[in-house]
Amino acid sequence: MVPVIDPCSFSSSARCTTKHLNLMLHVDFESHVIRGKVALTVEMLEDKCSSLTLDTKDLQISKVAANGQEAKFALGAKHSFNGTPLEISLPFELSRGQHVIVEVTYETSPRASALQWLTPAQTAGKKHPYLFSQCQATHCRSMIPCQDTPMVKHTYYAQVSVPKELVAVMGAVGDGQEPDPQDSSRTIYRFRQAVPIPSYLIAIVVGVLESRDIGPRSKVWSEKELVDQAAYEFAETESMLKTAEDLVGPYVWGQYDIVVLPPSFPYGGMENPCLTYATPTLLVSVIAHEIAHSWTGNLVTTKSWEHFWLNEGHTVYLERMIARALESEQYRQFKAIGGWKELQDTVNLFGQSNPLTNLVPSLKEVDTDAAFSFVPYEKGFAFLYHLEELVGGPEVFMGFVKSYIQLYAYSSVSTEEWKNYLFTYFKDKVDILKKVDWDGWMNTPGMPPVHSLPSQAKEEDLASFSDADVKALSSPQLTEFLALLLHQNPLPLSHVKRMQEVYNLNSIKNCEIRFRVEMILWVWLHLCVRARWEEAVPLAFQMATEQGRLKYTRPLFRELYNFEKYRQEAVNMFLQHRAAMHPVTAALVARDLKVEQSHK
Ligand SMILES: CC/C=C\C/C=C\C[C@@H](O)/C=C/C=C/C=C\[C@@H](O)CCCC(=O)O
Ligand SMILES: [Zn+2]
Repeated sequence: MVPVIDPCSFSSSARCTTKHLNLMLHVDFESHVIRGKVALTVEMLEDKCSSLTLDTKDLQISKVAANGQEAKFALGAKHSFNGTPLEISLPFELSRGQHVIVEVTYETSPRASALQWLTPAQTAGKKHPYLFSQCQATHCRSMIPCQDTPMVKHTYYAQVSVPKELVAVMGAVGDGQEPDPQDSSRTIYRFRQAVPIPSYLIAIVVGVLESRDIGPRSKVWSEKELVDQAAYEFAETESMLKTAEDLVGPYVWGQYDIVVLPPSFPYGGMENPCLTYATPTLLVSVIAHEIAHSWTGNLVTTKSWEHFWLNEGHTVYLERMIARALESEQYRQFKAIGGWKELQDTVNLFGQSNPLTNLVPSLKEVDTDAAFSFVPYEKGFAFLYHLEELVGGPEVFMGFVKSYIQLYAYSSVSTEEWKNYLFTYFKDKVDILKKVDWDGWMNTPGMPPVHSLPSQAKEEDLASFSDADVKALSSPQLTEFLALLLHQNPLPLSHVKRMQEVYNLNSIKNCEIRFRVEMILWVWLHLCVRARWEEAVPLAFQMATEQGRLKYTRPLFRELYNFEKYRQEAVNMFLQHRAAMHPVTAALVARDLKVEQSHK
């Protein structure tokens, strides 16, 4: 077995491994910093250990102690995007198997890439500030000094002090709250994560949050202005959880809550354990993806970001098996067609010879945010679907998936380990598996070597939709229909004008039920700007700046930038809104628009 080295982390994960974090965090909304003290319980993996290295990013370290004794420390060279190694010299020598408690006192930077601080004006309630973290993939190090690599898994206990008018939630099970003994204007919230997790799944949200029960083990959290609509939107959560348990075994995390974040959250969802993040533009079908991560990704975790497809490919496969159970096999096929087209678009955007379109790319000196795409999701799914067809169908392959989860639960895994178990599990099908084009699937850029998904919805099939057909579509179906149109060649201007006449899609902006329809508007405006329909440009600018989901914000800004007549306006609009954007969104859109990164 080739040992996996994580090129995105400086931490000494071969020499030692973190088993537990004890976090004491003081959230300061005046200065936009978190003052923290973290006690890492670290197990030595080698003899004669007297030092260890943690990941940090833009942290101010004021003190380090080891088992209560002061320890010398030094920050190494700052990397352009992977942060700064924290080298700690222990005041004693340890042997393999021994534990040490390393305590680090520190403060985050106001520009911490894991954190977005929102002003009251950026919230729904407009009265209080808001904070949320997003650690995946390598941003936890800007919030906590730690071994910021998915090959290290640890439990944690946290005490978080926040202003008493605000509520704190974390990706963990709540353990009560009490007034802060050091400041009566603040409350301390306590959390326990008893299941070992990688650092990228540490999550915190602080705001004027309310919750509603949506099931025996689930609440939905958001600002009060959204919470009842959110409770309605996610009422199917328990049935999805039960369906997933029927497929792959018990849900081990206890609580499954959802928190609906403000529109600036850069992703559709994030699978933080016990607390899935959801963007307000989220369709309930995406929750199936985040629920599936409770097994594939959170319980069985990729050893490094180069094997990210193990998280996302299996999760998309499981998400679509949930859809198959709750809807139909035809629906699973429909989603698979959309996924293949999403993959095609990604390969076209990155370039078919771009090594980042490998299923297992090298990420040495590569920024994970810049490398992120649908390739691990949809090339990963297509590969697993191909294997499903070879070994005898969905029920047969799900037997492997369930067994793989049971074998590697609570640990981190590499592609090599996954492949070895695949051959072990299907020991009577080794001849079939040996015929797979492994190098073509794993280590070759571009589209997969085999297209084993059902026949594509042909272009003429899409154009054959009548007005009545489209009007009969539900909002998720209409979104999928418009998204399929996005994968086709640009629509002629006459077509989008006709569609506006018939469906009046621009009016969605004022629609009350913003959860589902906003995605339709995103996709619709992208179609219009790509058709170079000038009347749609003002609304496109409005949507591109009011929301922050990268899946829509980046393509919309790119399309406006490519619309020559509006290129400068696109740049000006971005510069005007950059300070209020999520740091990751701002950095990626700046690259797209060829604008200098900000160093605020
Ligand atoms: C090959 C790339 C390797 C690692 C990249 C991993 C993470 C990159 C970082 O940018 C974080 C991504 C977070 C994604 C969160 C949720 C997604 O499942 C959904 C994204 C698309 C959407 O908005 O629906
Ligand atoms: Zn995912």
